[in-house]
Amino acid sequence: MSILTRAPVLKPFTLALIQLGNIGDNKAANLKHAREMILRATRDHPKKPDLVVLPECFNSPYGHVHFPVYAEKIGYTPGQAYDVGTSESESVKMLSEVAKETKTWLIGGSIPERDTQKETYYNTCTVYNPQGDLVALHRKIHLFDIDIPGKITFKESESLTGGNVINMFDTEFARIGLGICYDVRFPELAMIAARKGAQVLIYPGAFNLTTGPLHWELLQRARANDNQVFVSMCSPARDLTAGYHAWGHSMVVNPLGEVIAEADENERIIYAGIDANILEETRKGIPVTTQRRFDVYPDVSAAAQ
Ligand SMILES: NC(=O)CC(=O)C(=O)O
Repeated sequence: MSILTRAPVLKPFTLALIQLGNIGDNKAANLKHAREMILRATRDHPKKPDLVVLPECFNSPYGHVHFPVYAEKIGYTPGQAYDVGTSESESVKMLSEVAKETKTWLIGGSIPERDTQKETYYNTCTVYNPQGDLVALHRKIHLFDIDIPGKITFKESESLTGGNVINMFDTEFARIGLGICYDVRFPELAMIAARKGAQVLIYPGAFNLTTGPLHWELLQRARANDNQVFVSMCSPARDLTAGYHAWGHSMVVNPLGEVIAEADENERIIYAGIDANILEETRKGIPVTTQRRFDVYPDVSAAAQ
């Protein structure tokens, strides 16, 4: 966990989710398209967004065979200055430049990352401030290994290693907790981030045509309601010619558990106004955040550093 200080007060802000389409096997084309869409997202709305989010695996096809092929060395160490200028990652360079150019906070979805020291691969999200600095990095903690006979078998652990750090970052308008896709299924992660002061939880994700209709909305509303925070997941657009068929439906849920913005399955940019009063009113009206019985059950966040 990278943050131990007092969380900033939640202020109203505008969130934009880019449900990116045309993610193919040409990485340069994927990066070019993502950049164009970020420029569009920050230009084409009456209220310029404060924070823009890309989906999981935005620079490569999604699948365990692809991760080592598309992986980039990032070499970021939390708490240490990172020089984007000398970064070996072309994705990091593009994301940093466009965050700086648009003067916007940017959650750069996720990309396959190579750790050359350990020869391991991760599914990694990087975050940039409006000056273009790389300020946070989250490695997907829970790997997507499932087997639903006749429907979908997927095994990220064939080529990836799971991260082992809970990550959040502070902006001038919120403390934001990070997860990637399958991480949303684990309530402990959301609970710990919320109890450490995160008011907004963001998960670049890519559910599919089996688990999407079952759980995509349910999980976001559950995490939002459990913790009385904003929750958002940003998906790639659905492409039935790709090897993995993403569900789409990028979404923002408020602390009452209500869906306040949702895309369909196509390439879209959706916007949501984050209303700080709703968080306060929800917690005041239904005060579960102060009614927990840690004399009966343990506080999972106490053990997390
Ligand atoms: N792609 C994922 O990591 C997770 C997913 O699709 C699911 O949980 O369902």
